[in-house]
Amino acid sequence: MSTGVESRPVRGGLVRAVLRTPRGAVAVVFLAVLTAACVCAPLLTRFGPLDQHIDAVRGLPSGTYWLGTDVLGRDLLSRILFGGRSSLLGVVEAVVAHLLVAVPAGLVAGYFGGLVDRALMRLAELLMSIPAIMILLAVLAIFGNSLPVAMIALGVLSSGGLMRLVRGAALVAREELYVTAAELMGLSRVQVMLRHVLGRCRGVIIVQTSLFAAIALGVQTGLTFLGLGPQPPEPTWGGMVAEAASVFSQAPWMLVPPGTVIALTVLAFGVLGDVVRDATSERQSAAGAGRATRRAGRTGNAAAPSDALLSVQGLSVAVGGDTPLRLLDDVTFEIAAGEVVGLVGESGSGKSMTARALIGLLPTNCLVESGHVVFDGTDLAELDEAAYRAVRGRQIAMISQEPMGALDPSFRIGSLVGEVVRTVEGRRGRAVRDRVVELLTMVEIPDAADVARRYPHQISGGMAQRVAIAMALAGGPRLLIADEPTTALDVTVQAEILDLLRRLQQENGMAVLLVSHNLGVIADMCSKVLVLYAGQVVEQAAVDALFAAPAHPYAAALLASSPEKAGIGQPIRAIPGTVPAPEDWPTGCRFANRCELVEPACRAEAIPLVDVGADHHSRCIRIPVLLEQEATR
Ligand SMILES: Nc1ncnc2c1ncn2[C@@H]1O[C@H](COP(=O)(O)OP(=O)(O)OP(=O)(O)O)[C@@H](O)[C@H]1O
Repeated sequence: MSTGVESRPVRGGLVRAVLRTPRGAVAVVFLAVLTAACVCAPLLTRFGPLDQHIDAVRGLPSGTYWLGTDVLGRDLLSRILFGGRSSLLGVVEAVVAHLLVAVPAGLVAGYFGGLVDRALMRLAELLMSIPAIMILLAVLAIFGNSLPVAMIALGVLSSGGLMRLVRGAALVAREELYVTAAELMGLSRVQVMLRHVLGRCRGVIIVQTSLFAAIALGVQTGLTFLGLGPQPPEPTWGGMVAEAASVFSQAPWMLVPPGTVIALTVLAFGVLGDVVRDATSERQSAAGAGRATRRAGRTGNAAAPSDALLSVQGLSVAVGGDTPLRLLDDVTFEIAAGEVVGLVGESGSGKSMTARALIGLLPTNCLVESGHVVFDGTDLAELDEAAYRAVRGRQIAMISQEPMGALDPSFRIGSLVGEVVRTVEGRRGRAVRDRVVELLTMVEIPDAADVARRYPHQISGGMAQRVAIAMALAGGPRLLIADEPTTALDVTVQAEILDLLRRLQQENGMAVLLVSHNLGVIADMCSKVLVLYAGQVVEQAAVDALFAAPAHPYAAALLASSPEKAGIGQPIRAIPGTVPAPEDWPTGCRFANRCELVEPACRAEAIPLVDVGADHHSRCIRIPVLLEQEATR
């Protein structure tokens, strides 16, 4: 029994969508019948394309000559079908050359970015600025009127436009969560590019290829019309139009069959392109150049040795540019083997940025300014991309808040999990299928073999998160980063996923960094908690200690605003104001504008993180007042 683990993208979907529209169906059928008729021309025609019938010159359509004859009595149907062979072959040659140049170049430029992108885009601009027809005439002169060479040259010279479009689609695709997810599962960048990014560019490639085929046919016909390429009496569509044009006044019908076939073929390619464009919804947007894991000139001393599994020391992340803007500021914490640590804070406090910095997958425009991320004694910041990949998925895995977004919709669940199994465990064939079912069963998916055959859109959000967890656990990671794993799920499913995570954590003894804006979730799962505010750790403590006596007004406000604190029928308390944007961070305490206990000294200078005892740290100078206030509540 197949588990559907085979790599089988949803190609049928697009084909079906095109064939469902009358225009698309007519265009596809016309092109298919025409191609088949040209290929089978010797079987379909009663006369050869060069056979002359002196008794039937310039004949109109008849039972013998279905489309009539030309000035030498040659059968027009036969000449169209035999001539179509070179015309369609020329289109194929041009299209293949076009795709071979444009698609790899566009993919590489969009996905890798940086210098490669800039160089390839200059090449695209150069190609677009060259007058193709002049070059084609020169090519024909140099290569002895060889139409194949001319068509290949046309394909290459016209590739600039498609190159730019594919790059645009790849730029969008590389920001997709499932591309990031595939990267952090440890897939090589070439694998990710070919499997996940290329799939997203498919629509734009098919549309442009159809439109280019129409152009190539037009150019090919034009060249043969001018007498270039195959010479008479060889039949070509352009040559037939030229012959008909020279005797138009005596035999106007001669122009109709070749003219109609050319017009209909060009139209069919154009319509096909339009229908595919309607059927695919390619999102186009520009994004910055350069790929994640970029690092600025580092500051700070070498990482201090530590017994922790993960030790983050003085980590600062900034948005790149002439004057970098800090998003994370001097974040320091440790996670011991098997420990579950919570990272909590409101939206915009820097939780996701911290999580992404740990696995070296920052957004393209951000970079690590300073600090160290030491995992099991290795400073990850010192690793190159290949070495980092060996850590991602195998040592450190991540699940995100949008499980659906992390699953490429083009592949079956079995194929997606199988891809990770092949990459991180090196299994092949039947062993992959068995392991996929084992992993899906491990995350409590009933009838795992059946689910493996489904596409992501055919499963629920909760099940998608289970699949994402299965993929994350495939490599047996020692640290799992769970970035708000239940935020997008409804309440009952949230509890199930948390139970599952707790069970898997205990069974596998792995460490977990649980990112959440919900202190209830943190209290339920974690032994230690870090409170992040405006890019800084403002409090760090054992969960029990923080819940019993928060030592920072922000943590106290977060606790007070949790839904459980509100009585029945009472509104939930909200913290007034919002987290300041990085460009508005004040010199002193960043929470000052929202704090009930603020005094002038809070705003005067940066507040250090101080030890308030029993490994409890707080970035506040009003701790005694806060503790007194909390005690009287
Ligand atoms: N690609 C980016 N470019 C510039 N600024 C960014 C980028 N991504 C995030 N930021 C900024 O960095 C800060 C921290 O964002 P981050 O996404 O880490 O917050 P968060 O605590 O995870 O929020 P949420 O709970 O909404 O995910 C925010 O001010 C945010 O606007």
